[in-house]
Amino acid sequence: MSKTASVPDQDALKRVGARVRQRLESDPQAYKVPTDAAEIYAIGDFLSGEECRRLTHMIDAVARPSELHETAYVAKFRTSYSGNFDPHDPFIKAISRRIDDVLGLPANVGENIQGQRYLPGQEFKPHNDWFYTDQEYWKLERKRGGQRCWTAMAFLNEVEEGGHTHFVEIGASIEPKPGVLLVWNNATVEGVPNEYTLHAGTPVIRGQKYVLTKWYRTRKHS
Ligand SMILES: O=C(O)CCC(=O)C(=O)O
Ligand SMILES: [Fe+2]
Repeated sequence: MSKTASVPDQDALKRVGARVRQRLESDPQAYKVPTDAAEIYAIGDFLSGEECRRLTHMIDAVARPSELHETAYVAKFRTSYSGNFDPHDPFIKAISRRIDDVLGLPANVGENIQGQRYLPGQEFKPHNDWFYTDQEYWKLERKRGGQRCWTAMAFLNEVEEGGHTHFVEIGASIEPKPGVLLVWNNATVEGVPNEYTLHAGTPVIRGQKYVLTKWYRTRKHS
């Protein structure tokens, strides 16, 4: 992208990036994945075993084929079962606030937490979490919070084989470990959507994989 082209929400992406970076850099629990291409951090023991189990049961209760309640755009990449948790559930609210707190972001820029369950053979093909601002859907997303800045994702169970989170451009493959929260900045330090954040949920080979995801916007999300 040329320097003169206007990047929607660039200033906000830059500002939020700096704010969260500062927060994570002073968090002794946050381990930075060693790469210069993107800001990716893992936080171990973010959720207890009991919390993970409770969340997997909740996902079982709400999971449906992803395409039933997602845009065709996302459904093309994801074969797992997904479900929105009840955002008013006190347990979900508490988890959600704890994620906000790790990043140091206000609750009103966060999307609702989503749960995901992958059975053997299911995957999330390589994709970026940030929005392509030349696509039709951007007209709506621009008005309801704008570009996505950070992603938070928690692994909820042990997967027998497969189901890694693979940053394909960077060559970092993160093995699912229950209770670990993975967070990354979808933009560069300059506030431009970062192509190197391309990532996949690789196919589960044996067992099942449960995760939760929370995406953050640059502006108040509605
Ligand atoms: O399941 C994974 O490892 C990746 C999930 C993901 O990329 C997402 O929910 O945006
Ligand atoms: Fe993703």
